[in-house]
Amino acid sequence: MEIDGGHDVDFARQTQSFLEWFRSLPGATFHQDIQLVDLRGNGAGRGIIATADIVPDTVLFTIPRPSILCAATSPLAAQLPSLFNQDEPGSDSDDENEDDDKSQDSWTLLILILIREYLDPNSQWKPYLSILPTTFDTPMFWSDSDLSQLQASSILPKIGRASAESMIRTRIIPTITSHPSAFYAPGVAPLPEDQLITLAHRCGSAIMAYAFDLESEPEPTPSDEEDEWIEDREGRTMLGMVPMADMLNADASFNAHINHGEDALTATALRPIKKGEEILNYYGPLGNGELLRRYGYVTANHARHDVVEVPWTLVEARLKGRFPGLTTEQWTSVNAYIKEHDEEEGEGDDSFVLERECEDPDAAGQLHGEATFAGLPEELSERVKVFLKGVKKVAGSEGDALADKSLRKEIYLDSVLGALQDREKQYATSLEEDERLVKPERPVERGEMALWVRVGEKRLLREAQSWVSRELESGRREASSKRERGEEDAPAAKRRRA
Ligand SMILES: C[S@@+](CC[C@H](N)C(=O)[O-])C[C@H]1O[C@@H](n2cnc3c(N)ncnc32)[C@H](O)[C@@H]1O
Repeated sequence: MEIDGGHDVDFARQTQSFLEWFRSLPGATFHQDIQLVDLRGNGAGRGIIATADIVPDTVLFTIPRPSILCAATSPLAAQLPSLFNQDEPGSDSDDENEDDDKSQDSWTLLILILIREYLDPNSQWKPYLSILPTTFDTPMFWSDSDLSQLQASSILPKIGRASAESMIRTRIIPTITSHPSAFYAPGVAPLPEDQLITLAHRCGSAIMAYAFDLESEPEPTPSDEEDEWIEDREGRTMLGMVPMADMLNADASFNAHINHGEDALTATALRPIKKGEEILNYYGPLGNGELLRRYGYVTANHARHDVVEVPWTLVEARLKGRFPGLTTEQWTSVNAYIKEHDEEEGEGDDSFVLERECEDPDAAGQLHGEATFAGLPEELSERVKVFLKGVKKVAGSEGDALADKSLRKEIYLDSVLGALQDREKQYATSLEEDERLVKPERPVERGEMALWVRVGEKRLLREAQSWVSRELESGRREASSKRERGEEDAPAAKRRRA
């Protein structure tokens, strides 16, 4: 992330003018024992620290709702009302929905709102806009060589550079060019398209890393005379840029919280905060991959929430290897059986997410206990069940053995174990090679952040493999002691008697 005002003097001046602007907002407060500081030395931009010990429940700052940049406060709402009175795309449409103005969601709307303010030399949010970053460290802006450091990471397919570009070209640029007077003040020359696209990308990334979900104002209740309730919009959320709340950095262990009040948002201390400590918010239980994708950084505390995806095709290939005698026609029938089941049940995941079990942070924002891998996703075992049912149906005598429950479990676990090993091999380097490169300090360089993400995924894959191996081993022991005792699973025993 790069913030305008690279020189210390400019940086400090911009911080100061933002702070003065914020304090001048009617209803805003900023506690005397906190300070907005330069944390670029730690690769963390600006942040807020305590300048004296702070007791729990202290209100750190108050943000009056009119200062939040969102659909409720943007001048665009009055200029382009059609843009703001619409359903989310995909909801029931009326006949006007074909219009460009009718295809915005809260995300694209906030991009337009932000662009409008950036283009307005007299924007009332100017001191705030000038401290928002101009460039980002999110993988969306990485070169191919930076991205290659992520190797086979699950976040690669989610970066979405192409879809962002397409959204900007189809939904942002046409709206601006067809309503120039709403976006450009009199006398301001329209931006060339390439600059507008760059600005839209910048606004999109700022929203991703800075915007908050706000509870939108309830719609007025229809009066008694009105006999039709138009739409219940109560409880819908609206995205907004919240000055000062978004100056808080964040971690999986945190000490502050933003409360959404009717007239204002307040940041409060969740526990005692020592003088010099950074005040931290919480972005949620995100793994480092997702944290990097959305916010452009990684932390040691977020590693407990790491996830890794395993494509179904890897599990399927291993499962198929267990039935070498099946013909191509039989596999076609198995696939048709699975497809039919997926259509009936509305299922059919392409990949399965592995994650650890861990406690939520407590009410004071503190973490407790270890995060441990405690089991495979339920959907994966369900899908393997369907697969084996399909095999049993078409495989004739080769499928008979599948009546044995412990054999089915063994096939399931053994195939998943193989798939996890295959998934690990998709990365260009081994976990052992990577472990030698990892430094304990939080990385700020792209290559090192990518290293943390791929190491996190590989560690999780290893933990999952250990778990599956243990399950497999105990299943095998159980089956063999059953055999020794002359016991077998009920369906197999029945068949033998027959
Ligand atoms: C809502 S902003 C917080 C304010 C930001 N530091 C600034 O200077 O504008 C979120 C961005 O701050 C940075 N950030 C937040 N928490 C961080 C942390 N714990 N360590 C490093 N950077 C962090 C990331 O660049 C993230 O995209």
